[in-house]
Amino acid sequence: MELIHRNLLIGIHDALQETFFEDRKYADKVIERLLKGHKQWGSEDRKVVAQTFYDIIRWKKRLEYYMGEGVKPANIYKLILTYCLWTKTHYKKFEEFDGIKNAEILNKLKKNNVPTKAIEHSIPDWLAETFERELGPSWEREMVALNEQAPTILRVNTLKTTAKELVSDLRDENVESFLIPNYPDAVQLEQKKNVFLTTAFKDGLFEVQDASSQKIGELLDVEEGMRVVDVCAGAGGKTLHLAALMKNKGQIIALDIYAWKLAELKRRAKRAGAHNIETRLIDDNKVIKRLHGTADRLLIDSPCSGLGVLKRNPDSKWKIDQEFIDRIRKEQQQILQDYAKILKKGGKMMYATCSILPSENNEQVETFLKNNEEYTLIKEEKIMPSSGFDGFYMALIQRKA
Ligand SMILES: C[S@@+](CC[C@H](N)C(=O)[O-])C[C@H]1O[C@@H](n2cnc3c(N)ncnc32)[C@H](O)[C@@H]1O
Repeated sequence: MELIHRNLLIGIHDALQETFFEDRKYADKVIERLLKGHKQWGSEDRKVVAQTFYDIIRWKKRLEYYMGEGVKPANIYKLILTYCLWTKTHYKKFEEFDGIKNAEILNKLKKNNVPTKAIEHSIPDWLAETFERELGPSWEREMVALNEQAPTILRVNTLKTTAKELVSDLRDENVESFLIPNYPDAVQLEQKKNVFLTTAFKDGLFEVQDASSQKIGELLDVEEGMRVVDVCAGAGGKTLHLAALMKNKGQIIALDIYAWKLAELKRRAKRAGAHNIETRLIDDNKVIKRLHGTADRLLIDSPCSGLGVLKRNPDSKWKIDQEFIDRIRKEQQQILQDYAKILKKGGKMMYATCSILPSENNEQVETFLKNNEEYTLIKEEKIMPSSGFDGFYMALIQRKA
């Protein structure tokens, strides 16, 4: 790769500054805004900016070791230079790099070893301990996978087209893609591309959704005409999949605690031609109580640490801490307890997370089942990042008839 234009360097610098040092600034939104604000950059420039930005976020701790200090607002250019030296990225002698002592960085790089596993895999010390405690020796294999770039995977909207037709339509728009065996609705891009600009996207022929995440809708075993409740619907990635699996028949009630997410869900549903979705904001206890005993199927796509999707959101490992994980675990158990009552007798529910920690996954389900004898586990599936797709957990549970 080459970093030879000063305006790209400055863009990367400013985006890193926002992501690392400003509250509630998330990498995906920061880069989206940066690229939108620089329409004059060509596709190669955009690739360099996005890849360098994400790589530096991913490898922050390791780069800090090589540069001999923690990153601060005042030394972000040193971090970028260290990245260029480490990855042998060709760069120009920008004035922003003046005064930075290359020799010390190069010396450390030459030694080709780092003192700890946390530095090697570029994660906080507490997270290395948590991974090792919860996953055992295989944590390193998963961490290697989590430090790779995620592929772009689409879910074909079967309300409007088929996977084969989508591949052909995308080819007409110069986007090469292919089908993924065993994932009937998934289409993978050959190369990263801004697919949101395609006519196929504007026509609602697909959504971007990882293959693992597509398993959730599939496993929930919905049928046309059912009443399905999606309690943590967010902006509706999985709700839209359920609507397609139900062929727009029956009813889906999509709930969340944030109105802006449900508003986005409605926009997406319109584009997808999904007509059987009703959104409801959870703004007091009654919203849930009114639904008790009414659902044939219930999806609990629970809030979680997101540690299974670090490939996509590498900044989250710098934004969360052990306290956050402890708090989210309590919420997960509460959500399971409170929302399971929505299910009819004989109905089925799915508890899912995009975490790979047993304490957010099977251990939560075990605690729930121990305290609620009316419910039984039908099956569970763990998808680990080393499989190539995102890390996800899903458990299908039935309320006894
Ligand atoms: C993993 S995300 C859901 C992603 C979404 N299902 C999708 O496929 O795009 C979890 C969601 O749970 C919501 N949430 C957090 N706490 C909640 C609660 N107590 N009740 C309902 N939803 C909650 C969050 O706002 C977030 O949108």
